[in-house]
Amino acid sequence: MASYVALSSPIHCKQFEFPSLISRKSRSRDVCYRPPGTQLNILNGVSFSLPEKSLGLIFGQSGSGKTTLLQLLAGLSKPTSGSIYVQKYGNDGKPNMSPEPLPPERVGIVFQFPERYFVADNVLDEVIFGWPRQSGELQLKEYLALNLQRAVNWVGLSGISLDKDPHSLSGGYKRRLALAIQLVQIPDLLILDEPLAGLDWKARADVVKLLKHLKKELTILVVSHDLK
Ligand SMILES: Nc1ncnc2c1ncn2[C@@H]1O[C@H](COP(=O)(O)OP(=O)(O)OP(=O)(O)O)[C@@H](O)[C@H]1O
Repeated sequence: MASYVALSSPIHCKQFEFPSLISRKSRSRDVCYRPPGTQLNILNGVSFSLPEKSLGLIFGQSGSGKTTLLQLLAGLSKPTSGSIYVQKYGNDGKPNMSPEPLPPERVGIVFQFPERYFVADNVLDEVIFGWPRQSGELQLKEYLALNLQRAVNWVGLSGISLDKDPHSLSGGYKRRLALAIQLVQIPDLLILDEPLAGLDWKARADVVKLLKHLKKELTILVVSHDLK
């Protein structure tokens, strides 16, 4: 089984803990990216695969192209060449259908310092801000109640009042909230850009513990400039 590969690029891709039976894999194959109007590739032949319900880590020095890769995975820009796709596997471990593109709407992304982008004055509004409206108010309310509760429980925010001002939360809780916002719709792939940046040691330990817990349920890719 391929574990990780990084080709012709200063970016390193690493996976932790493989499930014994893989049903889906997110893959990037020979991805190259050259910004429009420029001569040089930022990414050259980056390939890796990430099994469902696992945590992968992409690390590289500043300027190595991590943010560029993250934007490609989130569908915010398109590879110049290569592909990003999901491969499904049967119980026998063999691919059971053709690879499918990774739909951008199924990718959740938490950017660096997400708390800087909080817009609401209470936790509830922050979580539901920007949700796609469904037909019928009742449907929307049911959807909200169910998914919101699950997301809040997942990240350990259930003890926090939904009326609380997000800006008044501690650093670690602000990161939990940023995660809850993405988890409401259960993304196929959750990407976290430098999730520990700017946190004190205690908040870092909390977020690491939370990610260990979440990877049992979700496919997570962490992008970082170091491994500490
Ligand atoms: N649109 C663009 N046009 C030209 N060069 C670009 C463009 N976008 C990014 N770059 C360059 O590509 C390189 C990789 O950028 P990127 O932001 O992906 O790196 P990074 O690894 O995320 O860096 P950091 O850790 O500092 O955020 C940098 O040298 C950057 O200046």
